[in-house]
Amino acid sequence: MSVAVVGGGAWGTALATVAAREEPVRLLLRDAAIADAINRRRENPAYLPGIVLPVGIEAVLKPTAIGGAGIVLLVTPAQTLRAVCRMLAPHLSAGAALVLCSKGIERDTGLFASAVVEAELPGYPVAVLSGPSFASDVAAGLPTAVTLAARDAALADALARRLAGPAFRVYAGTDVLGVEAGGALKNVLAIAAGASAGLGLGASAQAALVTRGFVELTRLGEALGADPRTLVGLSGLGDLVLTCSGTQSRNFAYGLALGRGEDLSTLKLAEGVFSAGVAARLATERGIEAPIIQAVAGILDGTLPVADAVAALLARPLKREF
Ligand SMILES: NC(=O)C1=CN([C@@H]2O[C@H](COP(=O)(O)OP(=O)(O)OC[C@H]3O[C@@H](n4cnc5c(N)ncnc54)[C@H](O)[C@@H]3O)[C@@H](O)[C@H]2O)C=CC1
Ligand SMILES: O=C(CO)COP(=O)(O)O
Repeated sequence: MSVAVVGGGAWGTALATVAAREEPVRLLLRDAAIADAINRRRENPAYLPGIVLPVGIEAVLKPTAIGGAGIVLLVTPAQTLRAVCRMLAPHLSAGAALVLCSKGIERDTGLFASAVVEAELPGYPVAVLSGPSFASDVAAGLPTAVTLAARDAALADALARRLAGPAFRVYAGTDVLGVEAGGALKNVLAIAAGASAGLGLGASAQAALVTRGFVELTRLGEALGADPRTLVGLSGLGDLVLTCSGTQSRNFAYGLALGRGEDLSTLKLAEGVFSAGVAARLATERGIEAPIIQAVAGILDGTLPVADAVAALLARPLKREF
């Protein structure tokens, strides 16, 4: 089935690179200069400089151009997903499978991507793809494994087979919410890990923060309806480990700059910045203890100085670990 990708940033371009190995892929983006560079020079200089893209990727600027696709990957930032659905609505083929690849929670509604898309584009089969996968690694053909979940197991299997590549392993599943929760929450925790590094708190503090952060991810994920097994899988624990491991992660890099008190205005997209407040709100509404997520939200909304956040976490009463 033919594949189209919506969003010509780092991740959209990387996924198009994998999908284009089998048959040509259309990549819908907004910037004419980038489209031209992809089509003429086989490079996305803004988002994946230096990586040679396959000839099978055709960059297009008009949504009508993705009309015939049977599989459409949506790869724009989470907060833009609703507007992107509205823009695509008149152009999608009936029955096209929509694969949601962004990692975030819609701020105004507290909804994950599948709920946003199902509301805006009712009737289209939906799947989510998430897991430990830096765009530059995937585009360079380095080994990567991700999860693809759809409520319809047969659809998940078919999409996983179509989107997998020789070094891009796609595991199929049916826990849509679990995959989305892992992908969104790990970004918030990566900001905390980066801030810890930026403050120079040391490797032991970092390990403790990531581990206790994972407890929060599982508590909140389960309260939202995730299967606990999904949360210890690629899209939960796997992506948390990757994203908390260094500055190749934009969320970690954001936290690092925050901890160092550096300028944040020039940094790349860090989805955790947009998801932290709404994740904290979801935890509060469900009575879930999530002090690290709450601390990140407080730091980002300006109500909690970074140093006070660390002091508050350390001053929490001692208790049983489990
Ligand atoms: N970069 C990575 O390694 C990975 C990223 N992701 C997720 O994929 C999503 C996209 O991330 P990246 O591609 O890395 O971001 P990016 O910042 O590299 O690119 C974002 C793309 O979305 C486009 N865009 C922004 N607003 C738009 C709008 N309103 N309508 C249409 N297009 C719009 C931009 O023009 C750009 O092409 C994020 O949710 C991210 O968490 C997931 C896995 C890996
Ligand atoms: O989701 C990612 C890797 O799986 C990318 O992480 P960053 O957005 O933090 O760079």
